[in-house]
Amino acid sequence: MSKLKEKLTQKIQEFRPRTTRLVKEFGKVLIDQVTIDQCIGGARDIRSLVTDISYLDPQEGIRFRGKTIPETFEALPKAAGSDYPTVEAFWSFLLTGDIPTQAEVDEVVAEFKERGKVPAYVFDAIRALPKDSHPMVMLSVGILALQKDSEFCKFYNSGKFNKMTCWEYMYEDASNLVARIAPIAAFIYRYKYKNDEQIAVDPSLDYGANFAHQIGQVKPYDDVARMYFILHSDHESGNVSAHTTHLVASALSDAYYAYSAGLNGLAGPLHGLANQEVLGWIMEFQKKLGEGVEPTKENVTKALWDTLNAGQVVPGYGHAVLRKTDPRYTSQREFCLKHLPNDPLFKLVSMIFEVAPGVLMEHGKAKNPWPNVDAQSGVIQWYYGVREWDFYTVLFGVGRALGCMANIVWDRGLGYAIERPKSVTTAMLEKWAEEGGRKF
Ligand SMILES: CC(=O)SCCNC(=O)CCNC(=O)[C@H](O)C(C)(C)COP(=O)(O)OP(=O)(O)OC[C@H]1O[C@@H](n2cnc3c(N)ncnc32)[C@H](O)[C@@H]1OP(=O)(O)O
Ligand SMILES: O=C([O-])CC(=O)C(=O)O
Repeated sequence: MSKLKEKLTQKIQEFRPRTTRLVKEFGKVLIDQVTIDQCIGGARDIRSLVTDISYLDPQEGIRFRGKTIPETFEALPKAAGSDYPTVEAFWSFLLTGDIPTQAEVDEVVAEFKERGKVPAYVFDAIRALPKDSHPMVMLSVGILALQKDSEFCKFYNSGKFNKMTCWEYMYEDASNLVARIAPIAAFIYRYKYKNDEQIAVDPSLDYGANFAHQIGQVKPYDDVARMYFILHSDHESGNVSAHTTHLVASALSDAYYAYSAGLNGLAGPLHGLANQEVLGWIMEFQKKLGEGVEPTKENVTKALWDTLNAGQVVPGYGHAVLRKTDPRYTSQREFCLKHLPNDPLFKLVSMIFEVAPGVLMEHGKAKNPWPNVDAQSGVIQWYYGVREWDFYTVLFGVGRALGCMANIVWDRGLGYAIERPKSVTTAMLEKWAEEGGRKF
């Protein structure tokens, strides 16, 4: 057994009594109430999910295993010659909550090289799709195709299924999925945009560097990949992609079924696809502005109002939980200030950052007028030559796999139940509204 799995076994065993005690001794303690607008309005803010992988504070933003983004980057062992940690170090951290030693990281790096070998049938399945399919369709199909080799599914069908040990098989699938999703994404990139000229894995490289290599990028894109995958990994478990993955896995569907479904949610324009939408919005804006006309605060403001007046959302702004600028936006902005301060697209995105919050506040609808992660991520990709912006959500999907997979390993480890909230009818809501609330 690998050291990581050994450690995880110990962590899960130690953790279980906490969950058991909460349910047995404190199961009926009230922690929230549900109002009619929450019921109709997307269950916003209802505290009804549990995860210890990350927590999102509305003001402060995300903490991974208790650490802010800067603290996470600071604490983890870095890739050789890099300012950023390896994805493998981060995976170990997300799973266990412990900062791994360099030796522990090296073991995961070596393990991922084995796990990361993608079976040919995955590529066949992707190639069978029309080439103009969205790359998120390709990614979702590629992940789903892996299902036939699911260890968890085999264990379920073995007749020896056991709720206490099934997490171990989920862990195998989750690790394989994480190791394989980046090479699958790289394959899609080369297949769709680079004439299907594939680049073989370089066994000397870590996860992020190998992804950079396989899509045909050179340094410092290895750091871009590491940073990007880590930043996009997890955002507690109520967001659409994480929640979908958790929900599907709660039916004891394996990691491949669950994450393929999660990716389909990530592909929505109000969620992960917003980073593609941001680039699309900017390109449309520049086209309308015309050749040689400089973006100014005035013409950016006008374009934002045009979008709002047309009944559309400003992509990359607003959030269901956050009420301040997303620290993932800030982290990427800091990267841009260091590596591409004079890039015209970065300057334009910065100008949008200056005016959009004011416009959204004046518009008066969005509860959060500040930028989210998606407002900034495309600029970096564009700068390094990854200009096919319909691919950006695939990059998000590779990163999000880390959080979603860590979550479902723990879901099974702690024996979480099949998810099944209760529905009510509109007539019931009307009755309870008149009565001043549901009588218990
Ligand atoms: C990785 C991520 O998923 S981050 C989010 C990525 N998505 C985007 O950037 C898309 C643009 N943003 C949005 O659509 C929203 O802010 C969401 C989906 C992120 C959050 O949705 P909600 O929690 O419902 O936001 P909120 O409570 O502020 O919505 C209230 C109203 O403001 C509107 N609003 C919210 N954000 C925006 C925005 N960026 N532009 C215009 N209107 C907005 C909503 O559409 C809603 O309008 P309605 O009452 O007519 O339906
Ligand atoms: O938290 C959310 O609802 C959306 C988001 O930013 C993410 O999933 O990364």
